[in-house]
Amino acid sequence: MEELKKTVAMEALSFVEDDMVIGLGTGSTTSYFLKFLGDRIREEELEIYGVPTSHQSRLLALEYGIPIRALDEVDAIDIAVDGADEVDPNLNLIKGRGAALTMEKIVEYRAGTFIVLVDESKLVNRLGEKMPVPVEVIPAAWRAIAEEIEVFNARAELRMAKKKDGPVITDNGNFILDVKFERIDDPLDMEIELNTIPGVVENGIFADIADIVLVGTPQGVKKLER
Ligand SMILES: O=C[C@H](O)[C@H](O)[C@H](O)COP(=O)(O)O
Repeated sequence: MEELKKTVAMEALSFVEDDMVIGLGTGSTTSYFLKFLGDRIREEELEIYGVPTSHQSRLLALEYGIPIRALDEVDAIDIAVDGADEVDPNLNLIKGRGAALTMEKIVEYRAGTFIVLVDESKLVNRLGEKMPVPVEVIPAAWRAIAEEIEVFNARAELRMAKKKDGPVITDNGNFILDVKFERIDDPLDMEIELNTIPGVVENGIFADIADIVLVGTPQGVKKLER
């Protein structure tokens, strides 16, 4: 699995050109991309800036020597590169296993080209088949939102931390509800619906945002395009 992640991460480098501003995604697959990007910037003396989507990607960019800029310091983002938890046949995504979905969506929505890196185990026929949809919520509203979400035929669970007592706290100081749907018929509609609940900051359905998905398979990298 790690080899497949490295292969797609390496393939993503072919989209990188000098003078680009690049959205830096979060997660284990993207972390390989950041390493390779740092190597390439150094070897080819490229003038590239990265816009991090999380504390994780910011720290990795510092470690790998990728110059960084905040979103409000750049005029535009040329490409963004990130992993995903699920990809459906229309290239709609679920993201947010790492709780970084809000900043990821903010940056990737604005990228000229959004490139997604996955291995083939992430491909599904219908979003929500394997993974819950993470929803970032204002802490005071978590219980009310969890109850409201049941109208969508879904169950919401507060995500608990592993190396801290109590719930996961996002980079923005919020909680995460992991929402397991019975069925998601229309990802774009559900993405919009969830965000209309007061107290919801953002949700992990990324409908109609991905431009290119690079899929790592034992036979090589497959390129899916919208
Ligand atoms: O919040 C985390 C992100 O959405 C990740 O990009 C996503 O979970 C994929 O991560 P990985 O490449 O580690 O499977």
